[in-house]
Amino acid sequence: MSANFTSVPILDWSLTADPARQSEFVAQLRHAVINVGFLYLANPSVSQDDIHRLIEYIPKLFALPQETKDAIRMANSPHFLGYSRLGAELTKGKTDHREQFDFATPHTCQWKSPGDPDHLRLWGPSQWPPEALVPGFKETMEQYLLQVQEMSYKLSELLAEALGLPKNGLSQFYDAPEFMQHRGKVVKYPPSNAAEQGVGPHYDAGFVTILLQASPHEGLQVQNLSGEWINAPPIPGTFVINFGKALEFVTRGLARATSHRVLPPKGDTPRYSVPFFQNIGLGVRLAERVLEFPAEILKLRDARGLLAATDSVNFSEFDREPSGKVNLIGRVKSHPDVAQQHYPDLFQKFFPEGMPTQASAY
Ligand SMILES: O=C(O)CCC(=O)C(=O)O
Ligand SMILES: [Fe+2]
Repeated sequence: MSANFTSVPILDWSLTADPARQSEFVAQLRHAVINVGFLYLANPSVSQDDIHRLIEYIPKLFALPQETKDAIRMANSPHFLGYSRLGAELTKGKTDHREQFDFATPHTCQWKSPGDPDHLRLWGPSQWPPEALVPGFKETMEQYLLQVQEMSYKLSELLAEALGLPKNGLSQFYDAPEFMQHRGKVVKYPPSNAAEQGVGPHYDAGFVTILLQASPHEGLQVQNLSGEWINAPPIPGTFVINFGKALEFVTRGLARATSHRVLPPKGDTPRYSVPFFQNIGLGVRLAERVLEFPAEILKLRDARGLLAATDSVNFSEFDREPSGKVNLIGRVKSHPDVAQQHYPDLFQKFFPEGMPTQASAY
């Protein structure tokens, strides 16, 4: 089986509901997580009606008056939740050509006073647009996030099985559900012939990302082991799943975090997407949790070969810092305006020259 995949495999989630066929799904998942790092999920458990309801809100959300969007700007929020204007975000030091709202599942911030670790401030309440202007949006988005969250936990169990661990082999990385928060973004990539990147090459941070491509535009690309960019066009009725640096770290490179990027759409309509990022517990130090894998699974990793260095270099701190701190550093580098407001020490550390026009870090 070649590690230099030229397309992204399609897995059928409905197999997981059939005890006789679940093992087929697990076998396909094993291949996808070790060799590709990306997959399409067909027949997901999230209601298609709810997905369509959400998709219909997206253009309305971005069409809100600029001052309404700015009123919930991310810079208001120590939790990095809220609205980011076009060009406000950096990846690898370059400006991304996208506009977005970061929302999250409901959560009460556990950071109480300056003695508490900074990274506990990473999670907290979302900022929502005024209900009267987008009636029903908050409920639709929360309902969507809840369903995707549920599917992500089930997927973690199947991943554990695919990697030869007990079913609950990855559950030690999550806190009790009432203390967890997961993030979902609504993203608009405006068409552009000039912009270099919709979002530049990067890895995701956590275990699992579940992406809804919410318009028919191409643009998402994933990097194979020989460095080629492979298209992952939208397939109606599917999600795109990929695995993040935290999962790669705790599985000692068995699971593959794959670098990906989005090219700005050509033509005259925007591309929309809704990525869901499943978090792990903020206080978990990955380096302290050693998982044991069966020899036959480790052989599959060896057959694939080492993960080549790619263009993305983020999240190297998992070898020492709690997961929340690693994520916080990533967020600070991507959103210096939020950092300057709420994390002045980290801002100073990563941007000693002041607010970047082009950031120096990834
Ligand atoms: O918009 C997309 O299709 C992918 C976005 C992405 O990779 C990210 O925000 O991490
Ligand atoms: Fe990503």
